Amino acid sequence: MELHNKPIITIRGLEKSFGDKKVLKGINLDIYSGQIIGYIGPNGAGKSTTVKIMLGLMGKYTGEINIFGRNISDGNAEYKKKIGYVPETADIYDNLTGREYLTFIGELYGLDHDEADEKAMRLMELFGLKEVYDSRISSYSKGMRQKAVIVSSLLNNPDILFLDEPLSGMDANSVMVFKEVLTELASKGKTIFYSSHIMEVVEKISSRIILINGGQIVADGTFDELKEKSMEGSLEEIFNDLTGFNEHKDIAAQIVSVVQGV
Ligand SMILES: Nc1ncnc2c1ncn2[C@@H]1O[C@H](COP(=O)(O)OP(=O)(O)OP(=O)(O)O)[C@@H](O)[C@H]1O
Repeated sequence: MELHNKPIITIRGLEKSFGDKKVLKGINLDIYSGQIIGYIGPNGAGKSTTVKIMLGLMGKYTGEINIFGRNISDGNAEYKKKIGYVPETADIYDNLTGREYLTFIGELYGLDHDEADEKAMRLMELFGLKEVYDSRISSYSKGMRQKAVIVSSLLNNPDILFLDEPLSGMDANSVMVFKEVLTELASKGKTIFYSSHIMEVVEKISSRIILINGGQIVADGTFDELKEKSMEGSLEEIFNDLTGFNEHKDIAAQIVSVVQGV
């Protein structure tokens, strides 16, 4: 759903190299408010690199990126106040309690302490973590940590949310809640940039799916449009088809044979 005519993110001719290796080979994208973008691709395709560049975490690229109508390389980091980020593996401050960590992040975003504390506490409670709000993060399970990171990314009521494999370790009930949260946020005009390898979830929640392979966009459309293009039924099959992969049985057989030493 496009709530505004002007894109909230535009990417033009984005290229990025590490040494001699070109990992992004000309990405062009217009992303609109209210879209849930499923950004998918094989390992090493360039997904995290794209996201890190948009977040201003990685420089030395060519091309142009505008977020909220401003070129992100203009030296003004104001746009970061209106974005949230859930990284694939978050270093979260183990020795802090949930309350300390989340109020700290809230304050970094410009909330005052009590406002951050109140919001964090309510969100933690809704994610089932009220009891551990004052416990050290080092005692949290993997899924509990992930939920705390998700809470931290939502404290500033972001207009754009970048999520890199956000569901890791989360149980089925929590996943159901979070998927619903994303759909609700998108319906309120928030933009979600969702990168994951869990095809069932991407298929279900994305209003637009972008498949990147070898640093280039090889498909961009709704799930139904991609289905039509590749003549396959599930997103997993479309993914295999559009990335030219049909050897899973053969590779699996070879792995088993190596394991068995035959
Ligand atoms: N800091 C770096 N230095 C050198 N090469 C890098 C660096 N970061 C990424 N790369 C390379 O860039 C390519 C794209 O990596 P990227 O992390 O963007 O892939 P990805 O699509 O997110 O993969 P995955 O699904 O495994 O997370 C890979 O070949 C990777 O080795």
